[in-house]
Amino acid sequence: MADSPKKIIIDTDPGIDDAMAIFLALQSPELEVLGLTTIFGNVYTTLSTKNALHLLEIAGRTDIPVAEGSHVTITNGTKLRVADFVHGNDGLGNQNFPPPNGKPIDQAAAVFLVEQANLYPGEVTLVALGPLTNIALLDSGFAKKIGKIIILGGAFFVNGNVNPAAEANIFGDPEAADMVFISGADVIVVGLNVTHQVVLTALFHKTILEADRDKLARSGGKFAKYLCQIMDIYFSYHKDSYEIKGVYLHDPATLIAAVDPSLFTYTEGVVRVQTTGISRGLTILYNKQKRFGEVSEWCDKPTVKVAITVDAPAVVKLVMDRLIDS
Ligand SMILES: O=c1[nH]cnc2c1ncn2[C@@H]1O[C@H](CO)[C@@H](O)[C@H]1O
Repeated sequence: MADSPKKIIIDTDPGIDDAMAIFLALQSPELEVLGLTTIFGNVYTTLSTKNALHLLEIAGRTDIPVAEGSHVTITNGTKLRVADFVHGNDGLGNQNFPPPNGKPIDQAAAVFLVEQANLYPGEVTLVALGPLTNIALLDSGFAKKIGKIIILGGAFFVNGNVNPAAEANIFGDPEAADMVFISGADVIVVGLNVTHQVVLTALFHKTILEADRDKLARSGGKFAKYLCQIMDIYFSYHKDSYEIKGVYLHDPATLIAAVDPSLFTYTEGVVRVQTTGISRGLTILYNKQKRFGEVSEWCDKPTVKVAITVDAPAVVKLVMDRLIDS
Protein backbone atom coordinates (compact mmCIF):
# COMPACT_ATOMS: atom_id res chain seq x y z
CA MET A 1 0.00 0.00 0.00
CA ALA A 2 1.28 3.47 -0.83
CA ASP A 3 2.36 5.62 2.11
CA SER A 4 -0.29 8.07 3.19
CA PRO A 5 0.61 11.67 2.29
CA LYS A 6 2.82 13.66 4.63
CA LYS A 7 0.83 16.27 6.55
CA ILE A 8 2.32 19.72 6.11
CA ILE A 9 1.64 23.28 7.23
CA ILE A 10 3.29 26.09 5.27
CA ASP A 11 4.30 29.21 7.20
CA THR A 12 4.52 31.78 4.45
CA ASP A 13 4.89 35.43 3.40
CA PRO A 14 3.63 35.36 -0.21
CA GLY A 15 5.71 36.44 -2.24
CA ILE A 16 6.23 35.20 -5.78
CA ASP A 17 8.39 32.20 -4.91
CA ASP A 18 6.02 31.43 -2.02
CA ALA A 19 3.16 31.31 -4.53
CA MET A 20 5.14 28.79 -6.53
CA ALA A 21 5.86 26.69 -3.44
CA ILE A 22 2.20 26.71 -2.34
CA PHE A 23 1.04 25.59 -5.80
CA LEU A 24 3.72 22.90 -5.82
CA ALA A 25 2.52 21.59 -2.48
CA LEU A 26 -1.03 21.40 -3.81
CA GLN A 27 0.27 19.53 -6.86
CA SER A 28 2.25 16.98 -4.82
CA PRO A 29 0.49 13.69 -4.07
CA GLU A 30 3.15 13.03 -1.41
CA LEU A 31 1.77 15.94 0.66
CA GLU A 32 -1.47 16.87 2.39
CA VAL A 33 -1.65 20.60 3.18
CA LEU A 34 -3.34 21.05 6.58
CA GLY A 35 -3.17 24.82 6.47
CA LEU A 36 -1.21 27.97 5.75
CA THR A 37 0.04 30.29 8.48
CA THR A 38 1.19 33.77 7.60
CA ILE A 39 4.04 36.04 8.58
CA PHE A 40 5.68 39.30 7.51
CA GLY A 41 8.72 39.12 5.24
CA ASN A 42 8.22 39.67 1.55
CA VAL A 43 5.16 41.76 2.55
CA TYR A 44 3.51 42.77 5.85
CA THR A 45 1.50 40.09 7.63
CA THR A 46 -1.94 41.50 6.73
CA LEU A 47 -1.05 41.33 3.04
CA SER A 48 0.54 37.88 3.46
CA THR A 49 -2.82 36.67 4.77
CA LYS A 50 -4.73 38.23 1.87
CA ASN A 51 -2.28 36.73 -0.61
CA ALA A 52 -2.47 33.29 0.98
CA LEU A 53 -6.28 33.39 0.73
CA HIS A 54 -6.07 34.67 -2.86
CA LEU A 55 -3.67 31.89 -3.91
CA LEU A 56 -5.94 29.22 -2.42
CA GLU A 57 -8.88 30.75 -4.29
CA ILE A 58 -6.88 30.66 -7.54
CA ALA A 59 -6.16 27.00 -6.81
CA GLY A 60 -9.77 26.21 -5.95
CA ARG A 61 -8.64 25.02 -2.51
CA THR A 62 -10.61 27.24 -0.14
CA ASP A 63 -11.07 24.16 2.03
CA ILE A 64 -7.53 24.80 3.36
CA PRO A 65 -7.50 27.13 6.40
CA VAL A 66 -5.32 30.23 6.64
CA ALA A 67 -4.28 31.34 10.13
CA GLU A 68 -2.79 34.80 10.50
CA GLY A 69 0.53 35.12 12.25
CA SER A 70 2.47 37.76 14.10
CA HIS A 71 2.62 41.38 12.95
CA VAL A 72 5.73 42.09 15.00
CA THR A 73 9.04 40.37 15.68
CA ILE A 74 9.60 38.19 18.74
CA THR A 75 11.09 41.23 20.51
CA ASN A 76 8.01 43.30 19.55
CA GLY A 77 9.87 45.10 16.80
CA THR A 78 7.63 46.97 14.38
CA LYS A 79 10.24 48.45 12.06
CA LEU A 80 9.96 45.58 9.65
CA ARG A 81 11.88 45.34 6.40
CA VAL A 82 9.73 43.99 3.58
CA ALA A 83 10.94 43.03 0.10
CA ASP A 84 8.56 44.96 -2.17
CA PHE A 85 11.48 45.59 -4.53
CA VAL A 86 11.70 41.83 -5.11
CA HIS A 87 8.00 40.91 -5.30
CA GLY A 88 6.14 44.18 -5.98
CA ASN A 89 4.04 46.29 -3.58
CA ASP A 90 1.34 43.65 -3.54
CA GLY A 91 3.83 40.79 -3.14
CA LEU A 92 2.50 39.22 -6.33
CA GLY A 93 4.12 41.16 -9.15
CA ASN A 94 1.97 44.35 -8.97
CA GLN A 95 -1.04 42.72 -10.60
CA ASN A 96 -3.71 44.45 -8.48
CA PHE A 97 -5.74 41.29 -8.11
CA PRO A 98 -9.16 41.81 -6.49
CA PRO A 99 -9.17 41.13 -2.74
CA PRO A 100 -9.96 37.52 -1.74
CA ASN A 101 -13.49 36.56 -0.77
CA GLY A 102 -12.36 34.34 2.09
CA LYS A 103 -11.18 35.20 5.57
CA PRO A 104 -8.54 33.75 7.84
CA ILE A 105 -9.76 31.45 10.61
CA ASP A 106 -10.25 32.92 14.08
CA GLN A 107 -7.23 31.10 15.50
CA ALA A 108 -3.88 32.86 15.41
CA ALA A 109 -1.10 31.04 13.56
CA ALA A 110 0.64 29.96 16.76
CA VAL A 111 -2.60 28.51 18.17
CA PHE A 112 -3.34 26.67 14.93
CA LEU A 113 0.19 25.23 14.84
CA VAL A 114 -0.09 23.92 18.40
CA GLU A 115 -3.54 22.47 17.75
CA GLN A 116 -2.43 20.60 14.63
CA ALA A 117 0.76 19.32 16.28
CA ASN A 118 -1.35 18.00 19.18
CA LEU A 119 -3.86 16.47 16.83
CA TYR A 120 -1.17 14.55 14.90
CA PRO A 121 1.79 14.25 17.27
CA GLY A 122 5.08 13.64 15.46
CA GLU A 123 3.35 13.58 12.08
CA VAL A 124 3.24 17.18 10.93
CA THR A 125 5.99 18.77 8.83
CA LEU A 126 6.11 22.53 9.11
CA VAL A 127 7.64 24.18 6.05
CA ALA A 128 8.77 27.66 7.11
CA LEU A 129 9.26 30.04 4.19
CA GLY A 130 9.48 33.37 6.06
CA PRO A 131 10.93 34.82 9.28
CA LEU A 132 10.54 32.38 12.18
CA THR A 133 8.51 34.51 14.61
CA ASN A 134 5.36 32.35 14.68
CA ILE A 135 7.42 29.28 15.55
CA ALA A 136 9.58 31.01 18.14
CA LEU A 137 6.39 32.00 19.97
CA LEU A 138 5.76 28.33 20.80
CA ASP A 139 7.10 26.51 23.84
CA SER A 140 9.32 23.44 24.07
CA GLY A 141 6.26 21.17 24.00
CA PHE A 142 5.74 22.15 20.37
CA ALA A 143 9.33 21.23 19.46
CA LYS A 144 8.61 17.73 20.77
CA LYS A 145 5.17 17.38 19.15
CA ILE A 146 5.96 18.71 15.68
CA GLY A 147 7.34 16.05 13.35
CA LYS A 148 9.82 18.15 11.42
CA ILE A 149 10.48 21.80 10.62
CA ILE A 150 11.98 22.52 7.19
CA ILE A 151 13.27 26.07 7.10
CA LEU A 152 14.19 28.27 4.18
CA GLY A 153 16.76 30.49 5.78
CA GLY A 154 20.34 31.41 6.33
CA ALA A 155 23.44 31.45 4.19
CA PHE A 156 26.02 28.86 5.20
CA PHE A 157 29.58 29.77 4.24
CA VAL A 158 28.29 32.16 1.54
CA ASN A 159 27.07 35.79 1.46
CA GLY A 160 23.53 36.71 2.42
CA ASN A 161 21.00 38.48 0.18
CA VAL A 162 20.10 41.40 2.45
CA ASN A 163 23.76 42.19 2.99
CA PRO A 164 26.95 40.07 2.91
CA ALA A 165 26.10 38.63 6.34
CA ALA A 166 22.37 38.00 6.37
CA GLU A 167 19.72 36.12 4.42
CA ALA A 168 16.30 37.83 4.31
CA ASN A 169 14.22 35.41 6.42
CA ILE A 170 16.76 35.26 9.24
CA PHE A 171 17.36 39.01 9.03
CA GLY A 172 13.59 39.52 9.42
CA ASP A 173 13.73 38.18 12.99
CA PRO A 174 17.20 36.99 14.06
CA GLU A 175 16.22 36.43 17.71
CA ALA A 176 13.32 34.20 16.65
CA ALA A 177 15.54 32.23 14.27
CA ASP A 178 18.12 31.61 16.97
CA MET A 179 15.40 30.29 19.29
CA VAL A 180 14.06 27.89 16.67
CA PHE A 181 17.52 26.57 15.74
CA ILE A 182 18.22 25.61 19.35
CA SER A 183 14.66 24.54 20.19
CA GLY A 184 15.43 20.82 19.98
CA ALA A 185 12.90 20.28 17.19
CA ASP A 186 13.86 18.05 14.26
CA VAL A 187 14.99 20.87 11.97
CA ILE A 188 16.24 20.88 8.37
CA VAL A 189 17.64 24.20 7.14
CA VAL A 190 17.88 25.05 3.45
CA GLY A 191 19.98 28.18 2.95
CA LEU A 192 21.16 30.35 0.07
CA ASN A 193 24.22 28.12 -0.34
CA VAL A 194 21.77 25.55 -1.73
CA THR A 195 18.89 27.62 -3.18
CA HIS A 196 21.26 29.68 -5.33
CA GLN A 197 21.99 26.48 -7.25
CA VAL A 198 18.32 25.96 -8.09
CA VAL A 199 17.56 28.33 -10.98
CA LEU A 200 14.55 28.64 -13.23
CA THR A 201 15.93 29.96 -16.52
CA ALA A 202 14.50 32.82 -18.56
CA LEU A 203 14.62 33.72 -22.22
CA PHE A 204 16.43 37.01 -22.58
CA HIS A 205 17.90 36.41 -26.03
CA LYS A 206 16.87 34.18 -28.86
CA THR A 207 19.65 31.61 -28.48
CA ILE A 208 18.09 29.99 -25.41
CA LEU A 209 15.12 28.39 -27.08
CA GLU A 210 14.04 26.15 -24.31
CA ALA A 211 14.20 28.39 -21.26
CA ASP A 212 12.07 27.18 -18.36
CA ARG A 213 10.02 30.36 -18.31
CA ASP A 214 8.91 29.78 -21.91
CA LYS A 215 8.01 26.18 -21.24
CA LEU A 216 5.80 27.37 -18.39
CA ALA A 217 4.26 30.12 -20.53
CA ARG A 218 3.59 27.78 -23.45
CA SER A 219 2.10 25.05 -21.26
CA GLY A 220 -1.59 24.88 -20.56
CA GLY A 221 -0.89 24.48 -16.84
CA LYS A 222 -3.14 26.70 -14.75
CA PHE A 223 -0.49 27.37 -12.11
CA ALA A 224 2.25 27.77 -14.74
CA LYS A 225 0.22 30.45 -16.51
CA TYR A 226 -0.63 32.30 -13.30
CA LEU A 227 3.03 32.32 -12.23
CA CYS A 228 4.16 33.63 -15.63
CA GLN A 229 1.71 36.48 -15.14
CA ILE A 230 3.24 37.55 -11.80
CA MET A 231 6.92 36.67 -12.30
CA ASP A 232 8.26 39.55 -14.44
CA ILE A 233 9.37 41.66 -11.49
CA TYR A 234 11.12 38.65 -9.92
CA PHE A 235 13.07 38.11 -13.15
CA SER A 236 14.08 41.76 -13.46
CA TYR A 237 15.16 41.87 -9.80
CA HIS A 238 17.50 38.91 -10.45
CA LYS A 239 18.84 40.47 -13.63
CA ASP A 240 19.54 43.79 -11.89
CA SER A 241 20.93 42.34 -8.65
CA TYR A 242 22.77 39.22 -9.81
CA GLU A 243 23.06 39.61 -13.57
CA ILE A 244 21.53 36.18 -14.05
CA LYS A 245 19.02 35.19 -16.69
CA GLY A 246 16.74 33.34 -14.38
CA VAL A 247 15.37 33.32 -10.83
CA TYR A 248 16.41 31.50 -7.69
CA LEU A 249 13.82 28.98 -6.54
CA HIS A 250 14.26 29.53 -2.78
CA ASP A 251 10.80 28.54 -1.55
CA PRO A 252 10.06 25.84 -4.16
CA ALA A 253 13.39 24.11 -3.47
CA THR A 254 12.58 24.08 0.24
CA LEU A 255 9.13 22.65 -0.41
CA ILE A 256 10.75 19.92 -2.51
CA ALA A 257 12.86 19.01 0.53
CA ALA A 258 9.53 17.99 2.12
CA VAL A 259 8.52 15.99 -0.98
CA ASP A 260 11.86 14.20 -1.41
CA PRO A 261 14.58 14.92 1.18
CA SER A 262 16.95 12.56 -0.65
CA LEU A 263 17.49 15.20 -3.38
CA PHE A 264 19.68 17.03 -0.84
CA THR A 265 22.61 16.09 1.37
CA TYR A 266 22.97 17.45 4.86
CA THR A 267 25.51 18.05 7.55
CA GLU A 268 24.51 18.08 11.19
CA GLY A 269 25.57 20.63 13.77
CA VAL A 270 24.56 23.46 16.06
CA VAL A 271 23.36 26.62 14.30
CA ARG A 272 23.32 29.97 16.10
CA VAL A 273 22.34 33.38 14.78
CA GLN A 274 24.24 36.61 15.28
CA THR A 275 21.78 39.11 16.78
CA THR A 276 23.87 42.28 17.04
CA GLY A 277 26.19 44.50 15.06
CA ILE A 278 26.89 44.62 11.35
CA SER A 279 26.54 40.84 11.02
CA ARG A 280 23.06 40.73 12.61
CA GLY A 281 21.24 37.82 10.98
CA LEU A 282 24.38 35.81 10.19
CA THR A 283 23.87 32.05 10.57
CA ILE A 284 26.85 30.17 11.97
CA LEU A 285 27.11 26.40 11.84
CA TYR A 286 29.34 24.55 14.29
CA ASN A 287 29.95 21.26 12.52
CA LYS A 288 31.48 19.55 15.57
CA GLN A 289 34.71 18.74 13.75
CA LYS A 290 36.65 20.24 16.63
CA ARG A 291 36.09 19.79 20.34
CA PHE A 292 36.60 23.27 21.79
CA GLY A 293 38.16 23.55 25.24
CA GLU A 294 36.12 26.50 26.41
CA VAL A 295 32.47 26.53 27.33
CA SER A 296 30.63 28.56 24.68
CA GLU A 297 27.18 29.42 23.40
CA TRP A 298 27.43 26.39 21.12
CA CYS A 299 27.93 23.84 23.92
CA ASP A 300 25.22 21.35 24.71
CA LYS A 301 22.79 22.82 22.22
CA PRO A 302 20.60 20.58 20.04
CA THR A 303 21.80 20.08 16.48
CA VAL A 304 19.96 20.68 13.22
CA LYS A 305 20.50 19.35 9.70
CA VAL A 306 21.86 21.90 7.25
CA ALA A 307 21.47 21.23 3.52
CA ILE A 308 24.85 21.24 1.82
CA THR A 309 24.32 19.85 -1.69
CA VAL A 310 21.30 19.57 -3.97
CA ASP A 311 20.47 17.67 -7.11
CA ALA A 312 19.45 20.95 -8.76
CA PRO A 313 18.40 19.54 -12.18
CA ALA A 314 16.13 17.01 -10.45
CA VAL A 315 14.56 19.72 -8.25
CA VAL A 316 13.96 22.07 -11.20
CA LYS A 317 12.47 19.19 -13.22
CA LEU A 318 10.08 18.31 -10.41
CA VAL A 319 9.03 21.95 -10.06
CA MET A 320 8.52 22.34 -13.81
CA ASP A 321 6.66 19.06 -14.30
CA ARG A 322 4.24 19.74 -11.48
CA LEU A 323 3.48 23.33 -12.50
CA ILE A 324 3.03 22.40 -16.15
CA ASP A 325 0.79 19.47 -15.27
CA SER A 326 -1.76 21.62 -13.45
O1 LIG B 1 17.43 40.84 -1.75
C1 LIG B 1 16.49 40.34 -1.13
N1 LIG B 1 15.98 40.94 -0.06
C2 LIG B 1 14.93 40.44 0.61
N2 LIG B 1 14.33 39.29 0.29
C3 LIG B 1 14.80 38.63 -0.77
C4 LIG B 1 15.87 39.10 -1.51
N3 LIG B 1 16.12 38.23 -2.48
C5 LIG B 1 15.22 37.24 -2.34
N4 LIG B 1 14.42 37.49 -1.31
C6 LIG B 1 13.32 36.67 -0.78
O2 LIG B 1 13.76 36.17 0.47
C7 LIG B 1 13.71 34.74 0.50
C8 LIG B 1 15.09 34.15 0.35
O3 LIG B 1 15.99 34.80 1.11
C9 LIG B 1 12.81 34.36 -0.64
O4 LIG B 1 11.46 34.33 -0.20
C10 LIG B 1 13.03 35.48 -1.64
O5 LIG B 1 11.92 35.71 -2.46
